[in-house]
Amino acid sequence: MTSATPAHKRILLKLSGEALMGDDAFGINRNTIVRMVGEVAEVTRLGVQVAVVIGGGNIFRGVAGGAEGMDRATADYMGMLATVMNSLALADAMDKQGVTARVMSAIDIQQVVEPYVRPKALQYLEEGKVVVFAAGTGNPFFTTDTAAALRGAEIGAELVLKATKVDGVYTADPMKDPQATRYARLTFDEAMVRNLGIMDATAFALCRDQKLPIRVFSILKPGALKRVVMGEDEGTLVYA
Ligand SMILES: Nc1ncnc2c1ncn2[C@@H]1O[C@H](COP(=O)(O)OP(=O)(O)OP(=O)(O)O)[C@@H](O)[C@H]1O
Ligand SMILES: O=c1ccn([C@@H]2O[C@H](COP(=O)(O)O)[C@@H](O)[C@H]2O)c(=O)[nH]1
Repeated sequence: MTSATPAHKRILLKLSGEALMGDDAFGINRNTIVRMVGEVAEVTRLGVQVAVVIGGGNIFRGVAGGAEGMDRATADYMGMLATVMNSLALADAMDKQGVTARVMSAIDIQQVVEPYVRPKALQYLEEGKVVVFAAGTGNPFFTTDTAAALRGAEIGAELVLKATKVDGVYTADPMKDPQATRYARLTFDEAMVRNLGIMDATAFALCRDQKLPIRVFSILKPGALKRVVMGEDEGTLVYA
């Protein structure tokens, strides 16, 4: 019997908030979160250290219709709080599946979750706990993709995994353009020059400067997360 070794020791997994809705119109679909957490649990059992950043698109986005007419910074703080809700739900679902998780928030809400303290996060990872980084970067005008790049660099992750609803980076948004084709790999500069909307330019630039590769793949595809962790060709690799 062969026992395959993961290709990565420590990863930063960016989970799409929007994907948490499943087929619902809003919020957190129970079956979906249980399934997603099952995939994360499988990877932790391989001995991979996993840190997670989750988006808030299933609840509130500062730039979405629901925020129209609002002060942008206030709306963004609401978006960050949405990611705290998702983080709590995620950690709870992990707990139910026997995975120990710790939520750390970039904004101070100590009655609810502990604050982000880098050495503490590193300690948790070494102990095999999953760390869920909540509230994005803690600053308005940013996104959780940028938070993923930032935290990924801070914790020395070998790879940022963007787990989203599409199975990679396309020449155009595949949800809008059926002619779009998927890249197997491309550089950060190519992604930025072509203005590919899969991630914001701040996240790309930070990863490029830190030489931190990103793999974009579909969280809706069963087993895809494990395949990425095992170093198999899945989704799109964006590299420096
Ligand atoms: N060039 C592209 N290639 C692939 N997807 C693209 C591209 N341009 C835009 N997209 C869109 O980007 C979306 C993913 O990015 P987005 O940040 O909006 O969502 P997310 O990260 O999955 O959600 P959330 O903000 O809730 O975490 C895809 O669902 C896809 O429709
Ligand atoms: O660093 C950050 C991260 C997020 N926000 C706000 O939260 C929402 C939800 O995050 P998504 O990345 O879109 O899922 C985002 O629209 C911002 O309003 C933020 O302000 N700063």
